[in-house]
Amino acid sequence: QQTKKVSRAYPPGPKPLPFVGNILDLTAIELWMRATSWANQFGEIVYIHVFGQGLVFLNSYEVTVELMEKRGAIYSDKPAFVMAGELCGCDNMVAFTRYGDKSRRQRRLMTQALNPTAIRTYQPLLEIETHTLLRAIATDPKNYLNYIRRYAGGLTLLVIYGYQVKSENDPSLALATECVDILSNQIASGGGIWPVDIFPALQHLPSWLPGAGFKAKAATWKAKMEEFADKPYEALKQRMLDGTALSCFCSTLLEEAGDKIDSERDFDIRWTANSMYSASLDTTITVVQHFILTMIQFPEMMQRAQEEIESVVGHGRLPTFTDRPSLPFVEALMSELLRWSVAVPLGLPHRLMEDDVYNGMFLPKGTLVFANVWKMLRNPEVYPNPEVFSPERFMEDVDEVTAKRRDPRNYVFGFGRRRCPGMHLIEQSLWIVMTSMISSFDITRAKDAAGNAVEPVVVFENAVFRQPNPFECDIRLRSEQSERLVMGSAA
Ligand code: HEM
Repeated sequence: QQTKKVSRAYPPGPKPLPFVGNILDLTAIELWMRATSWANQFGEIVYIHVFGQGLVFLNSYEVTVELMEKRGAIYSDKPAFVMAGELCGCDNMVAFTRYGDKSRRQRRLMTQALNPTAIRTYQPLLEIETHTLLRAIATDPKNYLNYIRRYAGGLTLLVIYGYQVKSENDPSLALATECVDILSNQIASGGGIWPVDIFPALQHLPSWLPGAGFKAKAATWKAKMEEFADKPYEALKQRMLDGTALSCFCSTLLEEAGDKIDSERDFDIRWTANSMYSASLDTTITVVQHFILTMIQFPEMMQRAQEEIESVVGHGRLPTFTDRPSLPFVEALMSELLRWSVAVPLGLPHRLMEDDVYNGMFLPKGTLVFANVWKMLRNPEVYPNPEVFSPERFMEDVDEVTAKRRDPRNYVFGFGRRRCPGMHLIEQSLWIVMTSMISSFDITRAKDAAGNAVEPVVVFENAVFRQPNPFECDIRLRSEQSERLVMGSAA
């Protein structure tokens, strides 16, 4: 306590301007790259502020584990954003929920749905959904991205709401895509800090005043977010009344609660379901897009994986989860893909609940804390030649401590008490999609009219996810045998 009062030396960082602070240093595009250049200049912990609101970037695994995990009791809160939370109605979503009883209740529900044992029971479903994805891509490869979106959303809609998506134009999917885009590219863009978060009194301005346009935007977005949470949930309740509901996460919990369900339980199920649905979409799409990109960029890796799969699976069937232990190169490829892609490069911000001191540096209560996962996964001491895509690095024989330190899963899903609850689902769903696509398709650069290979244009514009903008590629079935297997796989 004594030290906390005495030390007032903030961690280093780029020099702020008077009053406005580092507002000009922030960017909505690839903020992780800027944060990494600060890390290279200032070290493992960097502090900036915007109108006095502190933002800290943790750039090494050691400092992140020390603060976000060991001191998790005070580093697990979420920012009380006026714009995102109150005005846009996102404060009910798990990723925005303040640390306390509500967040603990919601996380308990998610663990029930997404723990490793529960996920194993979804494996048959994952295989069926993957076969649907393969057939759709084989039939219409140019629109592969729509089918990946349908796969990512369809999976959670089925598991969470017992809802079967029939086409890539499904209205539930379209609503989710629109809402997730608003969330990451509008509401949470640039760290999610709006002028009204710094000056909460602005929310009382009349909407017609110049500068108060954010209020109209917030009202529209809030209505969308409520529709996003309510529609699939209410539709499921109706199917339960009609006796046509498929068993799923929500129906199991609603049946358990029966007629005695109180408003708190109803609220928790509704918003937890919505959070799992919304959090699974862009993350899954992002890693599958990166998978396709790496197959284009490193064809020798795809070929090696194809050979390994052929030697284990043969030519007469598609891969299944039972093949996983026999495919060590595919396993290493998946680890390197997770390291390479870094779907959420700065994680999601946590809010420090009390003043704290780390190595003599003062961190004030209310600071927003970002884990710079991008930087950590390019640490040359842990990953020699980090700029080289090398699955082999995960095949080396190393001791347990080194293996744990290298495993990208210990970084990409965040840290501490708010760590991603969807990681076990991704562990399975990404593996089966990757392995099945490698086994069935050749994925290469798109060709222009003259038949020349076209280099994919890779641009990252999403503020939160390292999601490439849509790019062209050529995906085709490898052989007549693959065609028979894919087109004949159970519908
Ligand atoms: C490759 C895929 C994914 C990646 C890289 C990823 C990454 C992350 C990260 C970095 C966080 C922030 C953790 C923190 O605050 O420290 C997070 C939170 C979250 N993720 Fe994921 N995620 C993925 C897939 C999923 C899936 C499939 C689901 C659901 C089915 C999901 C549900 C959530 C939820 C609900 C949260 C908020 C947790 C909380 O604030 O307590 N994620 N994820």
